Amino acid sequence: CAKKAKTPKDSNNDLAACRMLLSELEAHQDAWPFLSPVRHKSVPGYRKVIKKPMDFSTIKEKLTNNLYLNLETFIIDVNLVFDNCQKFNEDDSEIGRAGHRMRRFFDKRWTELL
Ligand SMILES: Cc1ncccc1N[C@@H](C)c1cnc2ccsc2c1
Repeated sequence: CAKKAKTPKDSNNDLAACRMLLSELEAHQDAWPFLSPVRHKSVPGYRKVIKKPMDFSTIKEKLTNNLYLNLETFIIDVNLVFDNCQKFNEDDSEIGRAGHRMRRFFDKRWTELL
């Protein structure tokens, strides 16, 4: 079917949804490993293994600088946070479990927006 044209209103709605979703992620009790960039100097191997680091503060910065075209591009970056977490951390670890809980929470919230 023909793609719906994006109006400025749609973009503003997407932006408001991104801001709301991000503030909920930041407020989550399991957000602590993801609030700021992983300091690769204090996490051996991180820079080698994780090609595209991402964290909630960087997403907030990008949102503020209008670098997300729409909800989809925002969701891609949020999923990058969780994919990096799964790649580097054992599922059965503090950070690994936090990542799985945060991903489950996020998937539930954004699908409720559809
Ligand atoms: C998301 C992630 N993946 C792999 C390694 C680190 C991190 N998070 C950082 C903030 C971090 C960095 N250092 C520590 C020390 C104990 S928990 C924790 C969390």
